[in-house]
Amino acid sequence: MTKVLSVTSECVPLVKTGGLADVAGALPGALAGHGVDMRTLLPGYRAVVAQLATREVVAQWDDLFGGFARVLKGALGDQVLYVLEAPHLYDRDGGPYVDRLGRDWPDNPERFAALCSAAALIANEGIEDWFPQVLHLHDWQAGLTPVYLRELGAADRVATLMTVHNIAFQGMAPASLLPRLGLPRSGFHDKGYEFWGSISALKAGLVYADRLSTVSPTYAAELMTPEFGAGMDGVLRERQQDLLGILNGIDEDLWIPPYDAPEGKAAHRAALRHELNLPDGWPGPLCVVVSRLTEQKGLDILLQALPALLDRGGQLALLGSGDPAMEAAFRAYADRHPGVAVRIGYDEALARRLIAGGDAILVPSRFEPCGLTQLYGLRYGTLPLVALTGGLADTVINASPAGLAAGCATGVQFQPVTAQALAHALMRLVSLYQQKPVWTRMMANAMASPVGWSQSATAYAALYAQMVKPA
Ligand SMILES: Nc1ncnc2c1ncn2[C@@H]1O[C@H](COP(=O)(O)OP(=O)(O)O[C@H]2O[C@H](CO)[C@@H](O)[C@H](O)[C@H]2O)[C@@H](O)[C@H]1O
Repeated sequence: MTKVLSVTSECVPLVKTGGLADVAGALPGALAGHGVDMRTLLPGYRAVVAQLATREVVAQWDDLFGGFARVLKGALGDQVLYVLEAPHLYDRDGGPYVDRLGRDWPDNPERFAALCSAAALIANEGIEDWFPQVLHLHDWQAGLTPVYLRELGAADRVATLMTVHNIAFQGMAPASLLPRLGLPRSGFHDKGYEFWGSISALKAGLVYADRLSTVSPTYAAELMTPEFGAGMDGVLRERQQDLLGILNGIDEDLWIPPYDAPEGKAAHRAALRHELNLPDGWPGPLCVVVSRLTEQKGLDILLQALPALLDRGGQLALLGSGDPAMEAAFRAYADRHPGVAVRIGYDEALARRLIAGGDAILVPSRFEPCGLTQLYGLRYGTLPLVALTGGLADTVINASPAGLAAGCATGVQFQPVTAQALAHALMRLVSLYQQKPVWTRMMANAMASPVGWSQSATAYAALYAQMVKPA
């Protein structure tokens, strides 16, 4: 058994702002059958501590970045969860990263440095007599861990894997925080954790972790280019040998379509139209979107391309939240178009009804490390229409002439990410929808696609095993 501590700032079912939570929540269970004993370390945000069934304390420190901290033991399915309780850092209303007005918590550098420090301490001291051999670090929030591990003199015993879920977030902090964060000045240079004069927690992870990964093979290659690397491409090119792309899966116990054949969808489509007041009897596909509304997701171009869908009898149902200007733009669009329904907010149950009832799911992202909603779409026979980028390129088989002739297409891909190319793709989608046998075949292909964790769990297990350092 390889002992792995997964260090994450969010985790389903306890706290989620995006796809990282799904992945962190699913990994331990997915790996259990692959010779990996994975435990998870998560910050004790107020809402997380409130969900713990018991308060068993398994470690404590008198001073972790300005206050006492304890590790509470919980459960994540059948696996062990460690919750880092540190009231001065986490016991407050609001989200994991922002306050109720959407502003970053000013002490975010300390809040996540504390998570990293606790991970390193656990690696060094063990916890409940359990000594992790590998620390699996997710995104910038866990990025400082390898530095603290070195400071403790434990880096030659415990291996670290840094996984990039989203390079857009880099964990920047002013250089003046070096002493406060306990970071040696000797690492503050361009081959260390200095990035344009500031500290970058992400860069610390990219430089000092033993191995690096991201969540799809295509994105691993893209990350090393200036276009996608967000300034980190140079660091990543230097570490090309250590960088691997392992696709995300979805938790097939949590995402179960309420039908097991394409014909089953009709009733759910009708119910969804009814729920959202979308008129019945339109000839085109009902397209859905479930997304954070940010620049990354490319939904601004969807607004421009929508006439190509609506004019051909298609409809759109969108669930999302994020950028206030984009929220307002979608609301206004829905007010003017009877074929468009928009729900602003975060709603897991509605997300499932949309994916079950929709004919197609749209993911026009400018970049997408892996993407999960297209995987849900595949599982539910809700054909993904996606930008040809990152994990979207790796998981969908385009309905190109070759894909159709081979009978293996599962969706539609387009590039470049422009309104024009998207409009063209929407027209292709409508035309496929009108060819019922072709569409039904694609639905069946999609529903049979391997979107679970099995392959990727094998890949992670092999990687961890390779990384273990001799005792
Ligand atoms: N309004 C809403 N209501 C309900 N549910 C909503 C919602 N908005 C989003 N979601 C859910 O949040 C998750 C989003 O995950 P994604 O992987 O698609 O993107 P995200 O950019 O968050 O993740 C980043 O990390 C993941 C994990 O590695 C990568 O797949 C991805 O490419 C990368 O950008 C999905 O489970 C989706 O259903």
